[in-house]
Amino acid sequence: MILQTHSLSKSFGGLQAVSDVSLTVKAKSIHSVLGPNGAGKTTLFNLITGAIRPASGTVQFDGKEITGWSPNRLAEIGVVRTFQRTSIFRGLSTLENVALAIRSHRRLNYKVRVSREISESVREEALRCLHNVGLGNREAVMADNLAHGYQRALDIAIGLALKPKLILMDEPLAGMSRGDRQGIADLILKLRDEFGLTIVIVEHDVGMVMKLSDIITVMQNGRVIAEGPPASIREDSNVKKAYLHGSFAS
Ligand SMILES: Nc1ncnc2c1ncn2[C@@H]1O[C@H](COP(=O)(O)OP(=O)(O)OP(=O)(O)O)[C@@H](O)[C@H]1O
Repeated sequence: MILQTHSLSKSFGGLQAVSDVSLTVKAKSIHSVLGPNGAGKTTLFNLITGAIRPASGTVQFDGKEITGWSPNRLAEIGVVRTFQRTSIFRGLSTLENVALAIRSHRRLNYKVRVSREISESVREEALRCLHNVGLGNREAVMADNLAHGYQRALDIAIGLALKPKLILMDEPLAGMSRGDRQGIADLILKLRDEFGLTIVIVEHDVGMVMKLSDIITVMQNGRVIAEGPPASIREDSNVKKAYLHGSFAS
């Protein structure tokens, strides 16, 4: 088990956003969290990645307690989060974007300055990251000029620059065309199969989640209502009820 949460809970005012959630993620797996709007998925991600502190419960990574750790500290031990809204610098090329992440990872620059000087070793590593996400021939393209699907791939390349073991992806397929969604889904599979990464995904595209995931956790009203491989989730009576209520986005 690479990631575990134990009885995580968080409420906002009187609203129990995440309630007693214990999640166990196997190394080198794709583990998705599904659920209707307001189910608590983003709050769960925020609790795991230290954006907010749980009222109770703990988070463990690789046997180490990481509850409430900052994003920088998490990145140091290999836990990286990518965001639905891409966190790229639009006025820089794809290569410059990845180079910035590599330099910050190498701690050459505590304060990340937007500089165009890139050493040969950073450049080589950045090119490798770009190649790994299918942007190998787009090193000089300004991020702004990349098609939407490629921007999401660049976001993942920036995550890879931090040499993660675990990537948490916030709606990686959101707002994309069908073709782009398939491209990113293939990339996520490659991260697991070729690079041995563990990927935890919050995603609304149920069809793609069913195809991609090793394990799916379904949440509703802050609680886990079902967990298992896609085939069993598809047949789960609680999940079917959630579908019947029309609360899942398709
Ligand atoms: N900072 C906050 N302050 C108050 N309420 C919040 C806050 N963040 C989340 N909530 C509430 O907690 C509940 C869970 O929200 P959360 O965003 O985690 O759900 P979600 O499953 O990610 O939903 P979506 O699929 O719409 O993104 C919702 O009712 C939401 O309104």
